[in-house]
Amino acid sequence: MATLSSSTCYSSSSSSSSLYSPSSSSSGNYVRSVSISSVSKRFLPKKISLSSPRYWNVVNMQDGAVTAKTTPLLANEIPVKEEKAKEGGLSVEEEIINVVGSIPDENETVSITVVGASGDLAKKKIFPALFALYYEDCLPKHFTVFGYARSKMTDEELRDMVSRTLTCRIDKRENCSEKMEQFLARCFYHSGQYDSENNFKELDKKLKEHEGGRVSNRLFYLSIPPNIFINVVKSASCSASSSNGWTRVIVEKPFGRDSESSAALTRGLKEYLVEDQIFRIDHYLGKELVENLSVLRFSNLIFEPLWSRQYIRNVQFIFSEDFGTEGRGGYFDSYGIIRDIMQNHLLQILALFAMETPVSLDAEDIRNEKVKVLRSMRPLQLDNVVVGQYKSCIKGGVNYQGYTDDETVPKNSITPTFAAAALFIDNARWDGVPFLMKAGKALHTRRAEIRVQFRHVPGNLYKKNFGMDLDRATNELVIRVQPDEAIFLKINNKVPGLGMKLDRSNLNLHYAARYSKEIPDAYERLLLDAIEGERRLFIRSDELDAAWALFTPLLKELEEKKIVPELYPYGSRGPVGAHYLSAKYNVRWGDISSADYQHE
Ligand SMILES: NC(=O)C1=CN([C@@H]2O[C@H](COP(=O)(O)OP(=O)(O)OC[C@H]3O[C@@H](n4cnc5c(N)ncnc54)[C@H](OP(=O)(O)O)[C@@H]3O)[C@@H](O)[C@H]2O)C=CC1
Ligand SMILES: O=C1O[C@H](COP(=O)(O)O)[C@@H](O)[C@H](O)[C@H]1O
Repeated sequence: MATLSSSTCYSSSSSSSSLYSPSSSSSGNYVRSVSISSVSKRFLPKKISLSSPRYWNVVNMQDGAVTAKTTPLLANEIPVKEEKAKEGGLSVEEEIINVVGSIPDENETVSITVVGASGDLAKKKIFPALFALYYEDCLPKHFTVFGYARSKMTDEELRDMVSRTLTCRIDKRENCSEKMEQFLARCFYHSGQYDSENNFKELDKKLKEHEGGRVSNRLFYLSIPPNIFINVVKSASCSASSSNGWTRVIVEKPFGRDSESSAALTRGLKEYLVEDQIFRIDHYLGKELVENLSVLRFSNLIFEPLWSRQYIRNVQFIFSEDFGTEGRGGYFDSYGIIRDIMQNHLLQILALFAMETPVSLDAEDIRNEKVKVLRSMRPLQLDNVVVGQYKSCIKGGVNYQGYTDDETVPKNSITPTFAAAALFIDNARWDGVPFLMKAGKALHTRRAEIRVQFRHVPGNLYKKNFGMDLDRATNELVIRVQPDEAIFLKINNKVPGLGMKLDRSNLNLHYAARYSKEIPDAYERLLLDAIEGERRLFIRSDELDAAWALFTPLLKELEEKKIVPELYPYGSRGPVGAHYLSAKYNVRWGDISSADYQHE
C-alpha cells in the first residue's frame, strides 16, 4: 500500500483546514469559496452554518463560485453558483447542501475486507456493525464485504455464519429479514494464508470483479492476532491495494506490549502504509458517552470554567466486568488488565477529559491536544499502583472459577486481572489533582464510568447540616459510559418542609428516558468513520508512543520484581488495596463509598 500515497486516499484533509467564519468571507466581486472536505451525507444538516467546522473548510477564494469538494469525489470540483442560489431563493449554504446532497456516488465503490473473518471479534462485532450501518443506509451505494481467513468456507457458509450473529436491534424492525438478505448477498469469502501475496492477488481479482471498473476504495480490517499484522499488511499492500482510490487499514489492539514493541509494530506498518492509512482502533472512543465528553465540556458554559484543579478534587475512571477472562485467557495472560484496559481505553478517556480546548474539531487538532496532555503526565510509579487477581468463589451453590483455574492460563500466573492506579498531570490546569483509574474482571458488576468529584464549598454555610462527613456533600459529576448510559450531577438541596434538612439528589440525564433511539455500537461509528476517512477517533502513532511511555516503566517493574497480585473473590468489589491507594490521596472511590450509589 506504500504505492498509495495519502493524496490518493480521500483524505479528510483536516490538517490544513481552518474554521470558517462568515466574517472571513470576501467582499466585492468575490463570494465565499468553500472546499468541503470530509463531508458525509450523514452529517449534512437540513440547514448549515458555514462556520460549522466538521463540514466545511475555507481553502481559497474564487471569483463568482463556491467550490465544493467532497470526500468521495476528491478530484471533482463542484461549483456552486451564487447566482443560481439567488435564482432559487436560497442562501449559498442551502445551495451547497443541495449540490452535495445530490452528488451521485455511482462511480465509487468501497470494499471492506475483514481479515480474520472466522474469529470471535469479526462474528461478535464487525459483521453486526456492518449490517447495522447497511440497515441505517449509512454505507455507500456500491459496497462489498469480504471475509478473509485461513479456514475453508464458501460464500454461503460465511453468510450462514454471519447471519447467526446479526440481530435486528434497530428500532425500525419491519424490513429486517429482507435487509439481512440484501446485506448477506453483498458478503463474500476468500480463504487464504495471511502471508501469501498470491492469495491476496486472488482476493484482488475477486474485489475487482465486484468493483466493476468503478473507483475502488478498500478498507482492510485486521481482526487477527497482532503477530500476523505485518504479514497481512505486506501481502495486501503488494497484491490487493486499490490502484485508483484509497486503501485504509484498521488495526485492532494490542498495539504492542510496551514502548519498544509498539514502536517496532509502527515501523513495520509504515514500511507499507503511510500514517494516514492506518486506523488504530480503540473501541472505547466510539462509545456514545465518550464521544459526548467533548460536547459536554466545550459546549456548556457551566462546565468548562470548573474543569481544573481549582474546582476539581479528583477524577476517577472506573471499568469493571462481572465476568472473567472466559475463553480469552490465552491472550489475556500475556497482556494483563493494565495493557488490556488501562493503557488504552481508560487513558484515552482521560486524555479527552483533561486535554486543553483544541483549535477546532478536526482530527489533527484534537489529537494534538491529546498528545500534549499525555506528555504532561508523570509515568506511573509502582507505589501508586495496586494489582489483583480473581480467585474462585462459590456463590448461591455455583462455583465461579478463579483466573488460574482457566485451562488456557498457567497455574502459577501472576498476571493482574485487576489494577488501580493514581496518575498525575503536571500542567497548570491539573497540578496536584489525582486521576484515579480502576479496572477489573470478575467483579460484582459491569460498569464503565467517569466520576468527577468537586471540592468542598468554601465557608460552607450548611456545614452543620451535613454532619462530620463533608466529603459526602461535595458535588459529583458522573458520566456513565455503560451500561444504561447516563450523566448525572449530584447536588445538595433542601428537603421540602418547614425544617432545614439537606438531601443529596441527582440532576439526571438518563439516556433511555431522554432518547428513544437505540445507541449505536461503538464499532458502527468507528467503521463508518474509517470508511469516510474521519480520523478523530483513531489513535495517531505519537499518541500511542506517549501512552506507552507512561506505562512501560511500571509494566517492566511489575514483571521484573514479579509483583504478586492481591487475590479477590470472583464477583467481589476487588482487592482492598485499592482503598488504601485512594485513601493515600484523600479520595473515596465514588462507586462504592456513597449510600446514594444505590439510587444511581
Ligand atoms: N474478541 C474480542 O472481543 C476482542 C478482540 N480484540 C483484538 O481483535 C483481534 C481479533 O480478535 P479475535 O477475533 O478474538 O481473535 P481470534 O483469536 O478469534 O483470531 C481471529 C482469527 O485469526 C486467525 N488466527 C488465530 N490465531 C492465529 C494464529 N496464531 N496464526 C494465524 N492466524 C490465527 C483465525 O482464523 P483462521 O484460522 O481461519 O485463519 C481466527 O479465526 C485481536 O487482535 C484481538 O486482540 C480486541 C478487542 C476485543
Ligand atoms: O478491549 C477490550 O474490551 C472489552 C470490553 O469492551 P466492552 O465494549 O464490552 O466494554 C474487554 O472485555 C476485553 O478484555 C478488552 O480486550
